[in-house]
Amino acid sequence: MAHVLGQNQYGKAENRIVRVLRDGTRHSIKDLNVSVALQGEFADVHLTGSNANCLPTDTTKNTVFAFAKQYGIESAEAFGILLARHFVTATERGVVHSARIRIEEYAWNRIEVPDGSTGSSDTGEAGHSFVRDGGEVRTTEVVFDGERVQVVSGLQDLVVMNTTDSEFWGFIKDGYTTLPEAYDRILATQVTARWRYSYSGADGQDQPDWDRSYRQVRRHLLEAFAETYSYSLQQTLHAMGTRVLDNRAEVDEVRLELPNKHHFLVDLEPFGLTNDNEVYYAADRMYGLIEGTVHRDGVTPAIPVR
Ligand SMILES: O=c1[nH]c(=O)c2[nH]c(=O)[nH]c2[nH]1
Repeated sequence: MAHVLGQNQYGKAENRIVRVLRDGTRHSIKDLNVSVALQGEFADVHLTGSNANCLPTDTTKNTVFAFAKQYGIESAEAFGILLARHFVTATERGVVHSARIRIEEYAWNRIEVPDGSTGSSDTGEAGHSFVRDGGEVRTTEVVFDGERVQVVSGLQDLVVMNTTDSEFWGFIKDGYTTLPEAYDRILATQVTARWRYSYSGADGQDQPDWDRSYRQVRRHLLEAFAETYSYSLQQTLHAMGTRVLDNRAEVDEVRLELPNKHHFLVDLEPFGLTNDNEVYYAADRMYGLIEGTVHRDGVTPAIPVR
């Protein structure tokens, strides 16, 4: 007995796209996860091996990136409507009956800096430095060994991005090197930071104001990320650790784990479009992982490496 092909749909899922708009030194970003699903006359594709009615998922992916350049992304809704209408009305022979576009949008805020020095104005907002909304976790680890208290506090999943002021070049080249030198790239990372307090619980020693200290360390990490013109994430790591030690006397040591969240420029040339650092593919893996400790001279680093 013949079986029946029931409901079916297909398309490219989870197109991770970052669109940068550059209005002078004030940039804005849209960060989306776009999934396409088409329904239509696809019985033959499933039943006979003929792909005559198959618009490749690869094409649906290209369309998402090309449309981001051509039309911009005003809102997820408007972008979704544009794409859904396109797949149904522009695919030849009416084979696509309906298109479903799902979009998750990640919200970003501008990093606050003392004088708006990295771009825009006197508002105190950085022009090209962003911190992703919510999601970060505050951590602490306390050890008492019968004599001394040791407090290592931290944060994880603080996601930040600079849309310019980042270069990476002059690195070692060997027979396996393909990475092009970059003179203006996106720098994005998901910060895991741990910092160790000098507080030891000795008699007469006051505890630091833990909440205030946390807020201030976080602020200095963000400011250093925003204000450092970077030639590598390693250099940015050092600047972030140094900024905390320079400003927070209660902290002796900072350990940072910084995954390099790669953003690759999408090649739009096949579609007759230029990509002047506007449309990026946000890869979630693999990623470079940059880790390091910055500590005061004379103190023995004690935050465990993991
Ligand atoms: O800031 C960077 N540091 C690296 O060590 C590195 N390696 C790489 O491929 N890209 C980058 N970027």
